[in-house]
Amino acid sequence: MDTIVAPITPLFRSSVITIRISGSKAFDIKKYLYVNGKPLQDLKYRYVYHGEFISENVEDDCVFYFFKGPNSYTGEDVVEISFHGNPLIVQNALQDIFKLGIRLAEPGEFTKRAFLNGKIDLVQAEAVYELIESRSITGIHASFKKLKEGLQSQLSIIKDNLIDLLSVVEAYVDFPEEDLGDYELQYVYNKLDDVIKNLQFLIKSFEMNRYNSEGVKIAIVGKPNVGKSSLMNYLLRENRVIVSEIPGTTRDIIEEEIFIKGYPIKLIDTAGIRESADQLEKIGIEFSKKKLGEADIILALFDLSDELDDMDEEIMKLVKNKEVVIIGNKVDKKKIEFDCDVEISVKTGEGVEQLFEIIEKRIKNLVSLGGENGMILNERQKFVFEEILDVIIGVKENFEKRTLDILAVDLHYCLNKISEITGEIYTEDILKNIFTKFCIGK
Ligand SMILES: Nc1nc2c(c(=O)[nH]1)N(C=O)[C@@H](CNc1ccc(C(=O)N[C@@H](CCC(=O)O)C(=O)O)cc1)CN2
Ligand SMILES: Nc1nc2c(ncn2[C@@H]2O[C@H](COP(=O)(O)OP(=O)(O)OP(=O)(O)O)[C@@H](O)[C@H]2O)c(=O)[nH]1
Ligand SMILES: [Mg+2]
Repeated sequence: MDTIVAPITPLFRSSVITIRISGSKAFDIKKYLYVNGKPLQDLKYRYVYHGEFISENVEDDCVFYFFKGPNSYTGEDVVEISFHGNPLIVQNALQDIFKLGIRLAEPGEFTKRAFLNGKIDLVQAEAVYELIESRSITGIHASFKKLKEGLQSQLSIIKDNLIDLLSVVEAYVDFPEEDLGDYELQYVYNKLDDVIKNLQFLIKSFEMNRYNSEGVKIAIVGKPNVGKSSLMNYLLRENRVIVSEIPGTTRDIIEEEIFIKGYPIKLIDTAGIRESADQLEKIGIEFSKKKLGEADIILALFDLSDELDDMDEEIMKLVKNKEVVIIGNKVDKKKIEFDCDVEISVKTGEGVEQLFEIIEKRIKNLVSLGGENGMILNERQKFVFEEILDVIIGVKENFEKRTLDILAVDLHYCLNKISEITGEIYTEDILKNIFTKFCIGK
């Protein structure tokens, strides 16, 4: 395996720039290192030296330290050297380091080696990347947890269940004259249900990625003229959207980003939903229904100053079974009694603080789904879990129809897939996909 080198801090004019060398030739760098004007002798590992780097093209005052493999980040011999933060110094030092037969590292190559040398598994390698890329502190906490613990505990629950199932199925395959009794059948079904639930829970945590990066999608829906755009403006604290007493004012979808109590939110105002002859308005209404389907949280508005009608009922039906806050607006002109989560008046501000609190609670509910357990899956992991889930659902559906030796094959397939997540089983393609996203030096 080649010995590799790369800056592990940005190569900008800055206070300090650090490089890392990893591999069997790493300690050859001693040739360029001096302490108290003398060549470095009796090298101590994990000990910080202050000395000089003197090569053909540069000399600099440096700090450096050595890790003896396998006790290093990569598992190989590692040296780190910090130079004064001028890219020219480091570029020239690198040129001289190349002369020792050491080459520039590819993006992610250090972490890839840490994986290949068994220092970390694939989930942890990905956690390193996610830790650097996270855009929110929840994301950072979760990535760190993943770096320290991996997904082992989650995976072993699923794995143990699959192995259990397999033992039942394989016992039957070995003794086909014995029938699977009701008891065994029930046992298998329960186990399958457990696995399905676990998988669904894990896959759901992937949504957290979106909550952290794009924000939680909150759509405001309701009949025309109930005050959707007024509420949008109120929440945005600016007159972003046109408000008028004419029903059908908003015909387009309007999206804005805000923070509610520190959470990134994508707030969506929609066209009022009603039966309309107007072609343009119809398109707007179709969009509203679509947005309603995509939203994480729905704010459904109803007008307390007017009798409810069929359209209101229709909207109730559309939002039923969704994460919805039922809001009675225009309480300042209240005419009807209506069972809702909160009564507000966008005009006077009455009840709006209470609405904020409800929204905050709902967001917390969503976000804590993954956050508290610290298991936010990334796209690759989600994808593998979805494949497993598909197979398991198939297994369940086909259990009575299929021969057990085929079920055994399916279960083995799932167990193999799980090994793909941690990297017990991997292909070059999987590694390439993961590590080329990394920055150089990581
Ligand atoms: N200067 C520097 N800072 C850094 C890193 C680094 O590589 N270099 N890291 C890189 O991302 C992170 C820290 N992660 C690290 C993980 C393992 C080892 C390491 O040497 N592990 C050995 C020894 C363990 C020990 O003795 O405590 C090992 O696991 O055997 C070092 C850093 C963040 N900060
Ligand atoms: N009295 C009172 N009037 C309100 C309140 N909220 C909004 N309105 C008025 O209701 C009318 C409709 O408000 P909009 O915000 O445009 O309603 P909308 O739901 O966006 O309507 P469309 O875009 O047509 O679907 C405007 O004249 C607002 O000033 C409220 O709390 N009390
Ligand atoms: Mg509107």
